[in-house]
Amino acid sequence: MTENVKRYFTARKTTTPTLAPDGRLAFLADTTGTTQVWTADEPGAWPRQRTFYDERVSFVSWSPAGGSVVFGKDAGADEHDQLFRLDPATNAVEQLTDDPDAIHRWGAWHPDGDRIAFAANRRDAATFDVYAMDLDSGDPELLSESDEEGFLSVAAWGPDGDRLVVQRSRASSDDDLYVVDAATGERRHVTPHDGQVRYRQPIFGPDGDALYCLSDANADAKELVRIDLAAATDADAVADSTETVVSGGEWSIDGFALDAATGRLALTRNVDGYSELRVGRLTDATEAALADAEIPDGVVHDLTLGPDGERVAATVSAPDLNHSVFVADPPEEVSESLDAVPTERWTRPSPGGVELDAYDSPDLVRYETFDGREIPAYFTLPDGVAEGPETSEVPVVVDIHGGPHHQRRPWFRPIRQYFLDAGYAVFEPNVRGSSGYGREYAALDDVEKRMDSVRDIAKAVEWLRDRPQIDPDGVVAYGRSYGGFMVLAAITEYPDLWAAAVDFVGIANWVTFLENTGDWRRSHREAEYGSLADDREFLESISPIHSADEIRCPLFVQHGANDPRVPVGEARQIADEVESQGVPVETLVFEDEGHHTTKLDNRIEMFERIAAFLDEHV
Ligand SMILES: CSCC[C@H](NC=O)C(=O)N[C@@H](C)C(=O)O
Repeated sequence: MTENVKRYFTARKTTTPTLAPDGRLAFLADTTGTTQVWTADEPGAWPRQRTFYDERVSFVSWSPAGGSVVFGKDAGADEHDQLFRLDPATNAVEQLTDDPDAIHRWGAWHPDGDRIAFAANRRDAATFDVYAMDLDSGDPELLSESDEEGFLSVAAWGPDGDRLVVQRSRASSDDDLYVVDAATGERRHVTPHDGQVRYRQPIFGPDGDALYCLSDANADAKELVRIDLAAATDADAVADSTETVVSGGEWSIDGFALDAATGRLALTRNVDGYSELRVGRLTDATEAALADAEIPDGVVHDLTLGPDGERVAATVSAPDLNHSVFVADPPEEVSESLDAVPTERWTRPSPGGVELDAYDSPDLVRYETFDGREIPAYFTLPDGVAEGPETSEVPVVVDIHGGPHHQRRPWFRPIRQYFLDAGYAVFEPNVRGSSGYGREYAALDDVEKRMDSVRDIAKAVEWLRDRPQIDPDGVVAYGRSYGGFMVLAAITEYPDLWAAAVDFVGIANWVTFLENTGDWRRSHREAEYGSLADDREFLESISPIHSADEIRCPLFVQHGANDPRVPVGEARQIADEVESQGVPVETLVFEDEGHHTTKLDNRIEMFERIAAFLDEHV
């Protein structure tokens, strides 16, 4: 089956839409093997390639004035993005930052479209400061120096151009917002709060006296809320002045776009992984009139508004739809009575060597785990393997997502179809700790509860083995990043369950991982996993490296030498240890990749090697 891998991985994707004032669209497409900037003048028009690098471009944003497009690019997938400016009229590119030891995190455009703001750890690797840059001068200006290490990003520039709002993320479920004076850099803490609260994607409201953002301040799931800036003076005042504008009930509002000038509003609700897209307008400070937009049953990402404050663009994907850009041009007035807001598909990326109608959609199932909870999961059987007592037994790939604050959703995944067509069932659990199911569920794996999520995986295998279609001796553990840790933990804690295991950029040793991960991310990750100072003994007790002698199944380990999150040493130590135990190990390290495998040739080689590994051992 390895000869088929290329047919699946040549399916292209288009993401990260950004609209120009004249109606044109820029987006990222991986048509050439890495994501580059492309533009399209109208829906379905043949797009034009705008950047031509061997390295991936990570984001793109069109100036609200139209004359510039800014994009980010790293080297060797090391995530140390530099910023660049493209002139869409001449295709000339100017490098705006050139400090390869620093990460430049994209932020926002000044409403006049001639200045940008971003966060960067140029001064100190562990600390992100706020910078502003006049595109004509080309020199970054240190606007606000942080007094705290960790993740910081510029979220938006105020409509009056004299303020910025920045987001500090201290943990997966804990953020803070600050308003920064664009002239003096003076910073005001807007969201003092007790405990952990999420405040995401802040933007100034129509009259500048409030911030709108996604938050779980008032509920277990994220909502669209409004924070009155005048009232938000202390923790109690913030709690009192944070009002819910749109609630998703038990499901999170997980994306929104709001134009301060027009009140145009678009938002997405994450319903058991599937996206609802609703479009309308704020009718007053905390009310909105919205209607459903017509989109395929799948997942919406990258929601954005055009500079006209009316048109909505987003990436949509589904099990049988590769990532495509859709645009809605809503009617002036939208109300609940409106049947639906029409959308138009702007990009039609090639599906590669497999027709989209040959892609199977997963079933959403729930299985009971050790404490009686119901764990959601997507389960797909290969064609021809019907539900029912009498059927063939097939092997199954238990595909564990990373994060852990992440969620597997019904988006387009060629590897799933590859496994299905190779005769494997595919099982994709969202075990405790996953996002998308509220704050309480996301916290169920924090620190000392870490191994409860691994027990969820063991119970998943028990559920699978009870199904007549599944070969109990053909269960594969498969996961990347944090999911790679889950694979290594599962095959050390429950060694008899597995026929083989595939670990992509996984954590093998919590102490060396936290010691060697990027300085800017250590405190954030310690909030999730435990700290080196206080929890070292616990961290060692749950590190798979120290139980590697329990591993019985063949192991495939993949990593990227430039990984700034999970250092490549994690892969090397587990591979060496397992090999020393006489267990078959295959290792694949790409010298020109990092936490993600960004180059198509590398991806094809990786999956051809994994296909051959599984053909041999399962
Ligand atoms: C702060 S983003 C964490 C999500 C990311 N995704 C993959 O699992 C990640 O890097 N996770 C691990 C490795 C980590 O916690 O650093």
